[in-house]
Amino acid sequence: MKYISTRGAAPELSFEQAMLTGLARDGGLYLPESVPSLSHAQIAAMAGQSYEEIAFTVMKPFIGDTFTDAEFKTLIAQAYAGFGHDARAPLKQLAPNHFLLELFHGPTLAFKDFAMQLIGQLFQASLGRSGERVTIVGATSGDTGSAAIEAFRGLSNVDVFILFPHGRVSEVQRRQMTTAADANVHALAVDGDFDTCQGLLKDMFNDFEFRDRVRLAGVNSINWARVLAQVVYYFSSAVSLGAPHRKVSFTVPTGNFGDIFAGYIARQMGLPIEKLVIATNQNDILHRCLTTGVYQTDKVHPSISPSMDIQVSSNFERALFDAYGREGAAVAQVMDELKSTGAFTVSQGALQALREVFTSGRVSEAETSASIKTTLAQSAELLCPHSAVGTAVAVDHLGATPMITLATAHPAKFPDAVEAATGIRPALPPRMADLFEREERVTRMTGDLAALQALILERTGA
Ligand SMILES: N[C@@H](CCOP(=O)(O)O)C(=O)O
Repeated sequence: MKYISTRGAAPELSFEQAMLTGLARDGGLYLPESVPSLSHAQIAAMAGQSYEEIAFTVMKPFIGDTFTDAEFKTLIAQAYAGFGHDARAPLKQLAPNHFLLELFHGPTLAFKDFAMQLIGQLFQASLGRSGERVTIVGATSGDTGSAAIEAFRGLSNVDVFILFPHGRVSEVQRRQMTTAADANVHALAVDGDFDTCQGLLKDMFNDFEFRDRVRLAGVNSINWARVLAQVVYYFSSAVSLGAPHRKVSFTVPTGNFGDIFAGYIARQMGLPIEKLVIATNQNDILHRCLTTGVYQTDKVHPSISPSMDIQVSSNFERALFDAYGREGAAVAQVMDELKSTGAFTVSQGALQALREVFTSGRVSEAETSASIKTTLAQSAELLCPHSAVGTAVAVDHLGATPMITLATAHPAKFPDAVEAATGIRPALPPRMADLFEREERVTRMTGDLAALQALILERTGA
């Protein structure tokens, strides 16, 4: 299995190389050259299987000979052993034909753990045999950073630098990132928003001298392995509702488009997904684009669902690549236009292709709070604000096909928003009960690229 760039001008890589690389050298994102499909019988056989068994079947065709079957099974088992729920991703019913996929039972209480815990294992296995050392830099609006720190803390061949927007993540999210005592963890609070952090990260990848010197690796969803690991829970949940004999739809609270793009891959692999519904908060670039055909960046508006406070939605580029008939040059052209003007218009053909799979909705701050309150009253489920955005949008798209809304984080990560909506302050699980007593360690940075690179060079000794 070879991996190709969405911009068509970077070397083809193996799975292992793509995983350790992150962003392609032409600025694009890696994707498999073709998506393998699973047969009806293979999907049907998943009924009743463990999450780990399904994970092996779904991911194996993508990893080639990077790991033997036995190694890969062991790595999967180790990745999910620390989850707080035996089902890993349990499905709850909210209402007739509406289900909630709880993705917050991992160590940092967000869906990011599903991929990050696995790629932590894959990186260790790969670097262990090559003896190489890498510098991971990640940009986060709150959840990716803590999940990455948890997955890579304490490893001797990895340094982890996490850039988060100063003052724009919840206090729990911040403390999850700043209280890791391990010497290889560096939490950096950047003046700006998530797009500032993600822009700095991409600039570092595009500075080849720096990139090669520190052996830069990315664990944001620009990394294909992140997306791949998230494909699994689309299968596990759909199968438990009767797939492949029955269609399902998904609603996904979306910021960087990685999670919903994983659903798109599941659909390409043969999972009978009718619609993928993009749910956005007031940072609604994806909803505006699907509705009008214009992808137009705007200022990031801070919200009570901060993990989705994103305007430049990286993985949308992967969907565009397919929508433009896998023409890397066409994608490169619209991405150049985005960089120079802050906007581009999706061609009619590409827009039609996107609309065949995706639909969308946008939720205001007041509607998000109302959704937390109503879901608690009607279904006894306490949602985080991101999951509440998903649920509110899903309600407008319910029909004959069962709808699964992804619950992306635990409500205790956003206690202020949840308490304001319901009067209930959700408690952290006992293993995190001392989070507010732990000492914080953080470096404040401006959005200056040179200063950031100098800090990384100094701390890694590269
Ligand atoms: N919502 C994310 C933003 C980064 O997204 P990623 O999926 O590309 O890592 C966060 O919480 O950090």
